[in-house]
Amino acid sequence: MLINLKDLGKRYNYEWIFRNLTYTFESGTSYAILGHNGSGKSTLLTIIAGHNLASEGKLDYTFAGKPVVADEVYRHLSLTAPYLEVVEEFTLLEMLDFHTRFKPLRQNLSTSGLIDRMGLQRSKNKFVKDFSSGMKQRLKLGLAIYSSSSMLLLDEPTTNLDQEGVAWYQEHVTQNKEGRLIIVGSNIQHEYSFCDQQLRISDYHVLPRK
Ligand SMILES: Nc1ncnc2c1ncn2[C@@H]1O[C@H](COP(=O)(O)OP(=O)(O)OP(=O)(O)O)[C@@H](O)[C@H]1O
Repeated sequence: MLINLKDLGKRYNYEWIFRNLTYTFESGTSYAILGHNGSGKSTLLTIIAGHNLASEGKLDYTFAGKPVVADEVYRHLSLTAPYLEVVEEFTLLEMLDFHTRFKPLRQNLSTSGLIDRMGLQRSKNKFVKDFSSGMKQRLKLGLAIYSSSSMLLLDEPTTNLDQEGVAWYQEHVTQNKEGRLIIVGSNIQHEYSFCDQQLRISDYHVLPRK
């Protein structure tokens, strides 16, 4: 996957969040989008994911040398973000069966294989609504990291994780990054320490007129 941003800008009402963003993201590289709270990291990730529209500029996707239209980008990506919810009414096994009907897992991993990798063997028949917040985050990350996708977008990936959970995240994301395009929206070093490139969204803020 190759993503070309040309003079991209986003505003909400009259407020420009960023402007003049020209950048290229490519497979085989991991990127960190950095910036303080409210700087526009999630906004940029949602635009890249095709969930949100830019206000100006161009965004082009290319996969295996062919252009991909924005409506089809979802087929190539997996995403986790604090605002995305898992289905609380399902048990863990039901959640994985449901998810894999739409998105198969990487490298022919079985659902029970994924449960093992998430360390949730003892909870496979537990309802997701009864998971702790850290368990839910591990589930969201496990689904994103282990879904078959060339692009992995991770917004604040270690929210609700304890030290062991953070180590688990680092281990599994690095084991599954080869050949993929990974973009992490973060301001916490341990979430993006494996990334090769850093994009500071505040470099694209518009200075108020004097
Ligand atoms: N739907 C919306 N309507 C209006 N303003 C919005 C909307 N979504 C985000 N914003 C504004 O855009 C700016 C950037 O928000 P965004 O969530 O992208 O920042 P962030 O860098 O991800 O922040 P955080 O680190 O706190 O998650 C903020 O000023 C926010 O209030």
